[in-house]
Amino acid sequence: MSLPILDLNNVLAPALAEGGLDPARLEVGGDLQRRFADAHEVFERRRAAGDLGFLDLPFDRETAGRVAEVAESFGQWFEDVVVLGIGGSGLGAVALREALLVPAWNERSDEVREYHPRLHVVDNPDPRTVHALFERIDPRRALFVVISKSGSTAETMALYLVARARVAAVVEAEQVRGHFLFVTDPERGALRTLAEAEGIPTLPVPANVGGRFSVLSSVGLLPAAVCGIDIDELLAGAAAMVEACRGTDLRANPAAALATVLWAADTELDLPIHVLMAYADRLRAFTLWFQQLWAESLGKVRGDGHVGPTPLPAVGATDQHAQVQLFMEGPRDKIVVFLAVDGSGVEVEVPDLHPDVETMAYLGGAGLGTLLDAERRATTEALRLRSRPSITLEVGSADARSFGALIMLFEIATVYAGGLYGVDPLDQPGVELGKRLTYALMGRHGYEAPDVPEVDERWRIGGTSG
Ligand SMILES: O=P(O)(O)OC[C@H]1O[C@H](O)[C@H](O)[C@@H](O)[C@@H]1O
Repeated sequence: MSLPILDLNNVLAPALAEGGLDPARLEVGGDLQRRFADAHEVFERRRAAGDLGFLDLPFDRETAGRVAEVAESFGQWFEDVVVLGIGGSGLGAVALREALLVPAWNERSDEVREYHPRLHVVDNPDPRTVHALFERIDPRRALFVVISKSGSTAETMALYLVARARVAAVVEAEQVRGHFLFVTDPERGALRTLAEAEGIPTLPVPANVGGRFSVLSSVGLLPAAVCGIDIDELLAGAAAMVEACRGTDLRANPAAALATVLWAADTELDLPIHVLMAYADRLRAFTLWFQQLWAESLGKVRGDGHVGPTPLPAVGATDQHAQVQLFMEGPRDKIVVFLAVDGSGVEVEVPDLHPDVETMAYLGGAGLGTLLDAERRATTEALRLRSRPSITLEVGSADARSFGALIMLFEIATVYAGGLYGVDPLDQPGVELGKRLTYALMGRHGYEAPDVPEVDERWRIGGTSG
């Protein structure tokens, strides 16, 4: 099978006239290769300690089989499947649905096929969204898949309680549990306890797989399989990428090359903003999945300092008319990773209706896909001409297999990057304080209300009119 190709030319000298990395540094014996070897050692140590459970997921046939069974039987009894989960427990399902099922993100992406149930993913406890969802679906014909590794996340617990009451209001008491499936830690957490007490079916998130690395566990596989995505293909692509990312030779290990170049871009070239720009609407949600992965894994305290790149999602050609001006002429603090997709499976020809109108004639007879790809190449070249570096990841057709490979590439690169930055890419201590303060504001037992400074009304500006 063909795996994504990582093209580094536009971050290296001489393609980049100014500020490019010397390619010799990436070769065997080069300093970046040696630097990566240390990160690789950390990675291997953690793998041996059993911390990197996500690497085993593509080979876990038992879980894939169980997921397929649940999706094909139980899952198909319903008209609507509603995933309730946030962060790593929601972003992956959306990325899979958008990439592999729905051609355009801004279509009504919850209306998919005739046979499979519609898949909705609700992450935010926004009352408008939740209200609108329950206006559209019939809880008697809906399955709620509650996904939470910890089994305690406030947003997800609140959404579960709402869904539970909505179901209980319209079905017999003994049928309520048949409308729920929990995806959670195999041993711990409130959802696990509840499932055991009430006989609610569950699927596990392995204990050594953290939320943002869990898309290839039941967390992403179940929603994907329910709506007809080929999870075997997805896992086969991911497995091939695990095999491809071994060893310390940057030219033979794409995740290593990606992580090392992005780390060097940040720490040496002063390019701390890492733009992921997908030239396909259907990869927009993937860029948001990447954003969580990169931000939560690498934005950390190290010693007495703070490190971490800022991931910035973008979509071409849309963002050529929004963000590219900034990328071209704004501060030199960005490196762009382009996702190039081979759209050959689907092409729409532009008809030659006005051969005399100069602004339209050249488009006649071309394909929209050809135009989109020309725009990507032109943007890459425009950046290069201004000595603004970029990387291109050619992801092929972005079918289930290559998408699985892409997911695994970024997951492995993230752990490598953790080693390069000298931080633990698997934790997220910085989100805890906000959670505790939310509990306090919501009156959770044992949490004290925060001591908020008095508000000075003079600095609350605006708000009245006339
Ligand atoms: O799966 P859960 O335990 O509900 O966690 C959901 C999310 O919330 C946390 O705040 C973490 O920052 C995320 O990494 C995680 O994915």
